[in-house]
Amino acid sequence: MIIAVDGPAASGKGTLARRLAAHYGLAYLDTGSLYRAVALAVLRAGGDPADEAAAVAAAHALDMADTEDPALRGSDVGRAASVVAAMPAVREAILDRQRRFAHTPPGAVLDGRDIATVVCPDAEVKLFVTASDEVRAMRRCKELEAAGEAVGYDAVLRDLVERDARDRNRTHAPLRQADDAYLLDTSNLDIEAAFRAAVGIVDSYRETGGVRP
Ligand SMILES: Nc1ncnc2c1ncn2[C@@H]1O[C@H](COP(=O)(O)OP(=O)(O)OP(=O)(O)O)[C@@H](O)[C@H]1O
Ligand SMILES: Nc1ccn([C@@H]2O[C@H](COP(=O)(O)O)[C@@H](O)[C@H]2O)c(=O)n1
Repeated sequence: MIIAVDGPAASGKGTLARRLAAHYGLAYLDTGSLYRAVALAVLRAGGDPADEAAAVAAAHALDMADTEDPALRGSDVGRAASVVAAMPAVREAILDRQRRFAHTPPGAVLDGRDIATVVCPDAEVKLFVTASDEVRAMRRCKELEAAGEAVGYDAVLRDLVERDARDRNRTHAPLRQADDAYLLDTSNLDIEAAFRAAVGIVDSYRETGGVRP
């Protein structure tokens, strides 16, 4: 089984996707970490994330071990990731890797922006996870604070809105809800409630052989 989980920044899709993978015994891939790793490689080499040649070279040289670096979680890296992610040649360089991961038995849960629309349009279950801008900014603020990166709420909100706009408005593989994806708004759901709702949706898809609940 392949479960595609897409949504805007800090909507909680990674938290949900990781738990769904554990619950159903599937592998898990945070595809955002691939774009973050490409961006971090460019930044560490002293380059500009907008330099397409540098970003494409970093994408081709990407090693999965690079996606474990704690430095990936910084807000500067998130911003740079959305710049390199707008480049079709960067996306192309890491597309097959994501598809191979998804199609390795027994299947996988992948979270990102284009999983249901481009990477795995054949996924059995497609979730589009969202939450209001304000709720997402508050969650990200708390997360950054806990990691020792104190960024004010206003700056975090601005950053999320700007990153989402870049992700939604790019021409290649933009962030959008697939026509056959189920919308899960977690604005008023804590992590446990969001997980229970997602399990309900997945089980319903499986019981009905793919009919959207
Ligand atoms: N339903 C929820 N209620 C409260 N906090 C949540 C909820 N879901 C996730 N969080 C918290 O919000 C933060 C962002 O969640 P997460 O990293 O899963 O989002 P994401 O959509 O994967 O973000 P990104 O796309 O930027 O990687 C984390 O600190 C997480 O613990
Ligand atoms: N499937 C994906 C996943 C991510 N991106 C881009 O990477 C940025 C960082 O992703 P996070 O999930 O870690 O926040 C994100 O803003 C996107 O630009 C993508 O394009 N496609």
